[in-house]
This record gives sequence, C-alpha cells and structure tokens, in this order.
Amino acid sequence: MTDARLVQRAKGLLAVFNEAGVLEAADVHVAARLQKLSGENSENVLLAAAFAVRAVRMGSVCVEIERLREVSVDAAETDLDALPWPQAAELSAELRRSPLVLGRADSPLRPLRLVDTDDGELLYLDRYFRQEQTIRQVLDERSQRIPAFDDVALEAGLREFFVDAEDATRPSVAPDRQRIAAALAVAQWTTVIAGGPGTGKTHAVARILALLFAQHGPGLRVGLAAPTGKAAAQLEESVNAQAEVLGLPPGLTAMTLHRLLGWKPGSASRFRHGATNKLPYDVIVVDETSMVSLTMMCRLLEAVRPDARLLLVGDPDQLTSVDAGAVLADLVARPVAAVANPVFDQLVGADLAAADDPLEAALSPAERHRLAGGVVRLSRGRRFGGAIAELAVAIRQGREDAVLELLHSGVPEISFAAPDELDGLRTDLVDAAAAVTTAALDGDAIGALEAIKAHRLLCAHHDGPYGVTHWARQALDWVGAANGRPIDPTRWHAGQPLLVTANDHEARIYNGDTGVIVADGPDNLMAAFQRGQDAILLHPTRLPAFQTVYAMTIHKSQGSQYDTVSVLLPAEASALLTRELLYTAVTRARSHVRVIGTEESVLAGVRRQVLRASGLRRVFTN
Ligand SMILES: Nc1ncnc2c1ncn2[C@@H]1O[C@H](COP(=O)(O)OP(=O)(O)OP(=O)(O)O)[C@@H](O)[C@H]1O
Repeated sequence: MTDARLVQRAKGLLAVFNEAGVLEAADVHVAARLQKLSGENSENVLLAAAFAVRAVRMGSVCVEIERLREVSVDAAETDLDALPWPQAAELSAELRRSPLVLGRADSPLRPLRLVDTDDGELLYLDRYFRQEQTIRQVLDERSQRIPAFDDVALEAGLREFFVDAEDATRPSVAPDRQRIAAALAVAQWTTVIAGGPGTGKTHAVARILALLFAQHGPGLRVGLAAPTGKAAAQLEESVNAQAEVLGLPPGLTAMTLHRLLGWKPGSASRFRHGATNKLPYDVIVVDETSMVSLTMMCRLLEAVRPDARLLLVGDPDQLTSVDAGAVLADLVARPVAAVANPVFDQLVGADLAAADDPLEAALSPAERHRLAGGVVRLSRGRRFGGAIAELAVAIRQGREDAVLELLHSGVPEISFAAPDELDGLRTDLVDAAAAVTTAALDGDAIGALEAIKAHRLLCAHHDGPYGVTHWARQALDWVGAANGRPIDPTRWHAGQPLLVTANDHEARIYNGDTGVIVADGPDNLMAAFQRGQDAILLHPTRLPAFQTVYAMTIHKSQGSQYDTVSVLLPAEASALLTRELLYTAVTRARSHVRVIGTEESVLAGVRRQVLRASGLRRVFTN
C-alpha cells in the first residue's frame, strides 16, 4: 500500500492491519488517540475500535464482532487469511471490561458501545448508536398509533385513481400494489414505498397526495424533498406534470432534505428544524431515500411532527448513500412491530386476497406481514420491458446462472461483450455524439438534450484502466477520429456533454444534472439543461462546477436513465464491483444494456454484496 496510508508509529495489531491495507491511517490514528486518553492497552480492543471507525468510513453503522474479517478490500492486494484475527469470544470479553466501552459506569471516556442482538454482538461508535436509536424509537412510536381518516372518501378516491387501463369505469386488476401503497399512506403515519426504476413510485405518490388533499382540504401542507437537488427537481416536475389530472394545487415545490430541514452552515445545531422546532408540514415525501444517510434520516425523523404523514420512497437495491447507513434497505427488512390498521384490510381486501395475475404476482405472506409495518414494494415494471427488468431482478436475487443465461441469450435488449470487443461501444458512442452535435449546431437544445440520453458509458472507477478518466479520453478520441479532427477538451464546443457537480439554486442547476453545449446564433454558445418539456439555457461561464462527460461513474448515474447503457466492468478483484453496483448500472438502461467485461467479473459482482452493518434490522437483547 502507499506510504500516505501507512502510520509509521503504529504498533502491534494496528500496525499489522494497517500494513495489510485493511486499516487506513485515519482508523489507526483514532485508535491510538483513544489508547492515549484511556490507558486501554488491549491490542484486541484497540483493533476493534479502529474497525468501528473503519466501518463508518466504509458506509456501515457498526461492526459485527463475529464478522470482523468480512471486510471488503481489493482481494488482489490482501491475503485476509494470513492476518492474526482476534477470536470473537475473547474480543467480546475484553470489550466488556474495557474503559472505552459504554456500560461501565466508572469510565469517563466511553466512545464505543457494545450491543447484544438476536444475531450476534455489534460494536458502535456511540454517536451512531444514538442516531440509530432515535430512528428506531421515532418509527416505533409512530407505528403504534393510527391516524384518523375518512374511509368512505378514501375508498372513493382509490376507485377514482386506480382504474383499469382499458376501461376506466372499472378498478385496476388486483393485486395492484400502487393501490395498496396509497391506502397504506392514508391509513398509517409512516409508509415506505420501495421499488425499482419505472415501477410507478412517483405515479403512486402523486395519487397519494390527491387522496390526502381529499381528506384534509386545500390547506394541507406538503413538504416534498430528496437528498439531491437533481432528485428534488425531478420529483417536483413529475408531481406537477400530474397535478391537473389529479386536481392537485398547481406549483407544489420540492427541495433538498438539507433545505427542508433548514441547513445553517457553520452553526453547531446545523439545522433550523429538529426535535424542538418541528417541520410545519402535514405530509412529507422523501424521494430517492436510498441515498439518505443514517445521520440525515435521524435529523429528519427528529423534526417530523408525530401527526404528520411521512412517505419514504426509493429503490432499496441501488447503491446507498456515500455516508454511513443503508437506512431504506434496513427499513424494508427490519422486523415489524406495529399496530395494523383494521380498516386497511377492508380497503384493499381484493388486492390482498388476489391470486397471481399475469402482470403482477399475488402478495406473499412475508409481504402481507410487512404491510403492517407500513412497507410496500412495487414490483410491476411500468416503463421498460422484459429482459432488462428480468436481468435486474436476477442480479438483485443473486441468481448467477440466470444472470449469465440472460447475458448470453442474444435478446435485442441485452448484449455481453468481452473487454476487447469494443466495436459496438465505439459505434454507439460515435453515433450518439454525432446526433447530439448535429442538433447542438442547429441550436436545437431539446433535440440535443434528447440525443444525449441515447447512450451513456458507465464505469465503476474514476481512475485506472477501467476508470472514467481513461474512457472519457478514449471516447473523445473516437469522436474526434469520426469527425476527421481531434476535439480540444479545453474549449467549449457544440455537442459537448456536461455534468454539473455543484448546486446553483438560483439558476435551477443542480449537482448531477446533465446538459449540453448548443449553438445560440452564429457566434455564441450556451449550456442547455432540460426542465420538463423545456430547455433552460445559460451562458457557460455562469455554470457552477462541471465536468465534460463522455463517460460517467455508476454512482453519478443514479437517478438517470438512458436508452442504451454500456457498462464497463472492472476486474473481478475490485472491491467496488458489487451486486448493488451492477444492479444500479443495469437499471439505468431503458431499451438496451451492453455489459463489457468477463464472466468472472459479472459473477464477482453478483456475489459481492455491500455489507452495510447496522442494528436496525435486528432485535436488541441487552
Ligand atoms: N398505474 C399506472 N398506469 C399507467 N401508467 C403508469 C402507472 N404507473 C406508472 N405509470 C407510468 O410508468 C412510468 C414510470 O412511472 P414512475 O415515473 O412513477 O416510476 P418510478 O418508480 O417513480 O420511476 P423512477 O424510479 O425511475 O423515477 C411513467 O411514465 C408513469 O406515468
């Protein structure tokens, strides 16, 4: 490993795990500091403390004492079996005696917390334990109460909004999980609406808002939010696009979660809204909840009034937030401890009892059980078809054979290319760039923005032979060669694809937005971004931070879809290559996905699940 990650003065186990590349300098420094402050000299305890810090850095909320060695590292660099792992029982006994661990009354410094659960012991940095406890307590408290509502009006609303595609006088065919989600959202305080892309989550949310307006009248205060500005803009757009048909008030606005909570840069309390100054809304909708970290979810739940409805919407199988926590996935999987609403079964009895329909399977007993906890998973793809959705489901379920079979099936929606078979990629890249440039030179902003969605190259890494930097340069060379003259990446040019990397609320440009440079008259260039059916134009010098994107990381592509997606897989040993990454990449494609890589890489991805340890899915026993 590189010198910057090595701690010269590290001793004992900390030094061994640091040298092996499992612990980084930051993990070791925190453990060493704790040793100094507490006098704790147990190497095992200090190693566990460093692992608790590492866990948060890697996105987990805590470490599982019995699964310490299931760390994710680049397998090519590290032989995990050769390391001196502590015995779990011995470590646990030492932690219980340690002055660093909360629970010992005589210790002034207790930054760690050891918790017994129904499935082994968890070690937390205490701060994250407390955040998780807040989430648990607020949700449990909310699930023990039931809102009052007009069931006759709700029944009428469900009949009005969930109708058969062919005959609007009839209810939609049961089971209809959107209808179930809508009934839940009115009948419970908290509802989790999970589902893959295009399963109609936003469609359901707009109808839920209409049902709630029917219940409470036009004075209903609605807070729409998402973790990123781009996701908030999309939510706002898609709710407003349906406002007229559904009779929603015009001009509902969405904002980032930070904004909703009243972010105060530089202040100690950080948010204006919290436990003592609750949010003023009667209903709060959070979209793209998979990207919400534990800390943000804690802040949100502290700030939601007990008598406000909360809808958490998102795809729990996608890549999670960069910060610690995978709260949405945890909420979908956690044990149910809730009071089921007796009226609910009557409202959607037909859906609950329905047998398999060709388009939507009957509810499983486990699903029915989760409904009591306010969790519903939409499963019927409403947007894209057959094979891509099948591939996504096979990846999600870890069915390796089915994944390979689909990749090799030769269906038009899926292609599988070896790492050196780049002709298809090159053709798609060059064709898409030509269409974008033609529209951009014509000053046709909408045409250029549409054309840019025809193809996208996605990589797992930033750097290295499988990274965005390398492939963006390659793409630029291909496009230049096809045009007969190289492109100068340092100069603005019509057809240049852009990715914004910072928010500018005034210009309505958000981190993650993609746009394109278009001609505006003979001598002028403008940057174009899509807003609904329209394009907004601004001078390129007014852009907040941006990159030119002939290739993009899979992380950055979250929340966007393209007609064709080419996914360039890294080597199988890459720790970044996970099931969630593969699922996220494949589900960005609307009509065609091209996977470029080896079978070994595909299988490594399907097998390696992001291990995001947390206590939310477990029952605490101490
Ligand atoms: N019940 C339905 N009847 C008819 N069309 C529907 C229905 N549900 C969804 N759709 C349509 O399917 C498409 C996808 O729906 P929607 O955007 O709500 O999905 P989503 O789950 O929010 O997708 P994403 O996660 O990609 O944003 C939309 O065009 C929507 O109008």
